[in-house]
Amino acid sequence: MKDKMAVPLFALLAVCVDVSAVMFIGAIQLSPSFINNTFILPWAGGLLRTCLLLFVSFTYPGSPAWMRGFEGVQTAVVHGLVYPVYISFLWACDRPIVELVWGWHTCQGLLQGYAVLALSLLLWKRHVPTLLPTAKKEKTEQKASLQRLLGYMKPFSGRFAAVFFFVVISSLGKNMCWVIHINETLLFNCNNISKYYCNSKHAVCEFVCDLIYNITMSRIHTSIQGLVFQSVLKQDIAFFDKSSTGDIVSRITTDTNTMSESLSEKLSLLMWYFMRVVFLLGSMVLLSRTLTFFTVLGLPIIWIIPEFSGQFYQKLSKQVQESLAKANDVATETFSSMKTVRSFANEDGETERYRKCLEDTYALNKVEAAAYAASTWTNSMSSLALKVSILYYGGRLVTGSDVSSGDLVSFVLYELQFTSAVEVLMSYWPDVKKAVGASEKIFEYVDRKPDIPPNGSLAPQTLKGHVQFKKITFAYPKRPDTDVLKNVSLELKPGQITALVGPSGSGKSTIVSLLERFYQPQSGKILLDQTPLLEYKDQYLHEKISVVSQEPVLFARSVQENIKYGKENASDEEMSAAAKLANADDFILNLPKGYDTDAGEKGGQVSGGQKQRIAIARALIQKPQILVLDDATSSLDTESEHRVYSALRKELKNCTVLLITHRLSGVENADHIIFLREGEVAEEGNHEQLLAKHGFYEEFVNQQNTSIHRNTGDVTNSSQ
Ligand SMILES: Nc1ncnc2c1ncn2[C@@H]1O[C@H](COP(=O)(O)OP(=O)(O)OP(=O)(O)O)[C@@H](O)[C@H]1O
Repeated sequence: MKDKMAVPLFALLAVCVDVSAVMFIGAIQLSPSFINNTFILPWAGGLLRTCLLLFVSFTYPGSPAWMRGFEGVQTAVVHGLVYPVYISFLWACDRPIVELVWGWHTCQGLLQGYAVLALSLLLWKRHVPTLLPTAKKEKTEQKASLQRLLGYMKPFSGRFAAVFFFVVISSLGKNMCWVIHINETLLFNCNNISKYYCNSKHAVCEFVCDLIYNITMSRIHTSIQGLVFQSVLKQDIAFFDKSSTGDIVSRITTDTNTMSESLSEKLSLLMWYFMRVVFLLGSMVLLSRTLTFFTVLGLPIIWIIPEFSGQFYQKLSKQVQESLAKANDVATETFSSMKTVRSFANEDGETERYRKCLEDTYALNKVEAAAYAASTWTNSMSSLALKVSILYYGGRLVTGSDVSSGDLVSFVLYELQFTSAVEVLMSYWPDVKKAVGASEKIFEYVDRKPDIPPNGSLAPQTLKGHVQFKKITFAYPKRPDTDVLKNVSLELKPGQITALVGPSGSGKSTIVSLLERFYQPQSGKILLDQTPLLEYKDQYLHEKISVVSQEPVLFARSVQENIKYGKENASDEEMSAAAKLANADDFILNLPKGYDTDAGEKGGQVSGGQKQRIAIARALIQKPQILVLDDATSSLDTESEHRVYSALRKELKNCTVLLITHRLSGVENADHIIFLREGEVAEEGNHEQLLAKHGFYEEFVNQQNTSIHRNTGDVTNSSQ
């Protein structure tokens, strides 16, 4: 009951306080010698009413919650200031205000004020919530993106101040030239030479201004592009599993280009036209306040349409960008797998896939074009309506002798310039919104926090390279329900070669990914020299652990640059020593330009086996403490493989070597063998111990031997 009465009691209290305040102000106004300025009392009274209502709302315990928030402040402001604003508005239009100035605190005035407040509250509650929920989140996002964009401009605030200075000077000068020209035209005294002289001075200012502006904007563009690139590189490996290359490339190139194009070209024009609008407005005010006021009143009508179309464009621009990224993705994938495409003669299939993506973009572009045409048409129609109503209203003012016919003609000429400048502003506004839309997508990457634990701080001088996996369970982020490793415990000892074998898909490479800290296990611990792997510095870890993967990727650079990748300061002697260890030196020297031969994109200009040997040399030049060879010799012939392993055995005596292979030749001589099956350690020991168990390993050895015999049999048969 008490709660039910709280709100009516609050309303009663608020009304009592308000009525007392109004009566108090009324009494002051009626005392003859007090203040006789027309505006001071209405404004002071309005502010007092606002403050009192706010005071009651925030201090009375039963006031509704909304009255203590932003909505309450708005209500108090409307309630208190509706009269002073209305009185000032009438005064600006040269309308009689005496009655209102003396009558606003009467009973009738008070009731009118409450009616306006109730009506505005009703409209606010009725319409705004339907507009807000969808728009609110987007609006805050847009605002945040805009603030971010402005943040990138901040370091160049000096340059922007210079640009602003030139814009003001040039626009002011231009406006003056134009006013002189209009007057001369009206007086039939047009002097083209003076007009040319007048304008040429400002053209210099314009040139300097555009130069500074464009140089600064391209600087900002490159820095944003660099930032996005850097942010992408910092992401976790799971991010790259999820995002396609085309999408990433598209954000770095297309999206930043769209954004900077809109910002540099269109924003600069907006600036110029905005200044023009300001100066023209000044000239119009000097001619007739009433007509200017009337013109400004009509502006929201021509503002609303571009505002809505701008929001529409922003959404559309995001969709266009996404669809372009898809098309990019198809193109990147096709070109990077050109040999596979050609060997399956699937050029037409890929073309069709690309065409479909482009068609989606085209469909969106069509909507964009239609929206653009519609908004341009509505813009010009609404500004035409404004011009016609000004002429009509101006005509009435001339009839009533409020404005002279000469002033009306000049005003109309100014107004024509003014509305066309406003029209240009409106037509470029969607482009700026488009830039904000594009920037939102860019900032999604910049803001993405990589899902990796913070970098550790350990970087000890010496590292033994003793690795322990303790009860590791792991599922890939993309397939969180499938455990790839289940309670795996294993040990890699320094100075030993540990071989990891098992059927395809049993989780061997996953163990390497965890060792490289690409992913984090869901449970269990990985220790390096008895210390959790997470405590080591990322760079240190990758210097100490070298991995040669199943499909090593070479860069489209020389063989030399590929071997020295990640250790650019290595000497040529170190490079050739690493190449000799990898049994690569001989074939490299036989290449057309030796170590300077280009390896081609993804190593496409060398054979599979050569690629693997270059990759092994690249790993060895780092002088790693832990070397992982993940099926790294699968493309080598048995002789070359044997040579590589013997060299490694001789040279890497203290190193921890993890060997993942499907070939028996590499496994037999390993110090320790771990057999992995369906994500679990099934057996471990050395070759002899495991054979004695007659288990999975023996089966693996038998399979290998059978396949060797089958192969030799095939060869013998074919030679017969
Ligand atoms: N990035 C990934 N996202 C989701 N699942 C993955 C990912 N990489 C591998 N897998 C899955 O994890 C399982 C183990 O893969 P892994 O590459 O470790 O096997 P492997 O033993 O090295 O196989 P192979 O001998 O064929 O190289 C497989 O079922 C594979 O499909």
